[in-house]
Amino acid sequence: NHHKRETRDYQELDASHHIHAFLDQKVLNAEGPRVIVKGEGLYLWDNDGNRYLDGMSGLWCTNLGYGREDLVAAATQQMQQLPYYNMFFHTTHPAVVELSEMLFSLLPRHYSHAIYTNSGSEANEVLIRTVRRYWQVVGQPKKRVMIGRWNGYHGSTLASSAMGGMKFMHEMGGMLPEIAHIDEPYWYAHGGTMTPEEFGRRCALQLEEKILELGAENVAGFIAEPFQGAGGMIFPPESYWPEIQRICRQYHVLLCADEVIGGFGRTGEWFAHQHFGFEPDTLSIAKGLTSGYIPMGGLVLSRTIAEALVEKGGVFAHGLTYSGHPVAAAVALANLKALRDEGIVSQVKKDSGPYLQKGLREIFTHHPLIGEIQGTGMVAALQFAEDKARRQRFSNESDITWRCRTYGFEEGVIIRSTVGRMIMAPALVAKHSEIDELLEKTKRAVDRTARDLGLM
Ligand SMILES: Cc1ncc(COP(=O)(O)O)c(CNc2cccc(C(=O)O)c2)c1O
Repeated sequence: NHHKRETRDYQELDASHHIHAFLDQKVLNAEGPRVIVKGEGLYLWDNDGNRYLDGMSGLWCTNLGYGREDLVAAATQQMQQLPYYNMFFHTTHPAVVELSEMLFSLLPRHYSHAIYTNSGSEANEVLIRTVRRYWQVVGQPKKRVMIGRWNGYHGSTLASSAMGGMKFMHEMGGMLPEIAHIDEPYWYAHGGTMTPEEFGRRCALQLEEKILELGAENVAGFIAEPFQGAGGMIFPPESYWPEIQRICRQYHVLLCADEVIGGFGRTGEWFAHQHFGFEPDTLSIAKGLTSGYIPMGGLVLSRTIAEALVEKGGVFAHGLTYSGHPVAAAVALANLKALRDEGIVSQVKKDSGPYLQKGLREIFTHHPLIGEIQGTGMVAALQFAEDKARRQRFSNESDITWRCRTYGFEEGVIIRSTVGRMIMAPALVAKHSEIDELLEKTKRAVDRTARDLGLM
């Protein structure tokens, strides 16, 4: 289809003009990036004809997989009719209205309005400005502080990275006042001698301590991923979310769930907070909203917040050129229609999710390298351990998981490495045969890593 150039050619031009994300550019330039040229279903091809099973849905986002003609048709038709218009001049357009109707038909009744953005980071930037505005409007203007968690991830713009808990990102000129953090509920690493139950409650109680330390009258909201994604695909203990919700309600702190990864079927529920059984006041969304075919994000507001902003808020001093972009909205509508009408979310809950989770546990529960398996639906993590009995992690765990990821590519599968954990999040449309292939190739990569370490 498109004009093919030599891989080396692409790599040299890329190195001359393009700063990549979250990597050491000099290291990348030495080895040269893989040039990904085509996607179909769960598969990707690089410029040299190598095929990979994409066990990560791109970056947790291609929930419908690659090559969906319905999404292409929706984008083409909208682009031909109205490729762009805005929400600034007392105007709207059918695409964003239809999307909103569909989106709120899938959300719990408790939510009523959305602010649309181009990314998850922007959704979380808008979140801070919106919740502060809400507290002004309802007469508590001092409530401004946002509390996040260490090792949480909320994006890479200034305030979203400050609310996130990645210290190496904060070093890049990225911390702000009126943002605080509590510990992450990562039992395997930080639970010590506590049971998960006890540890979950202790982590949640840190929120109460932090609110009391800051003064509840100063705290606007608590932002958290229902399960941490970029931080390592970490599920909190069961005791965590009920306690967090109690605390937020008791101190009138808005509970802001970041559903950028968890949203749109990843856990087998439409939204991850439904899997964990709590009810946030706001939801940040992106990724699975359009299956990554076109950038779009948003901030979903509870009826209470929306009504205050509409009825008493006056001019809402926020707006982005591409908010509710018609082509993005048209693709999102087609995406949500497919997820709903093809029964994909319930399929993940009833069939493909359990199939993946069962397969992982059969293969890795007794594997010498794997200390813990977490996940549900179409998302999972394998925790590497140096000494399983003592829940001892490796000191150089990032290098080890990075090597496992490289073995994955060599075996023809893409899985994500984070600090000490291997993650997979395949497209929700994965068939049993593709899940079998994912499990088989992941096992090969993990076994090769274990042999390197003399554990097999
Ligand atoms: C929970 C969450 N919130 C916000 C964002 C930011 O969204 P945008 O990137 O669209 O601005 C994310 C993004 N998540 C993300 C982005 C890049 C890499 C990885 C990884 O796991 O390697 C994860 C995310 O996972």
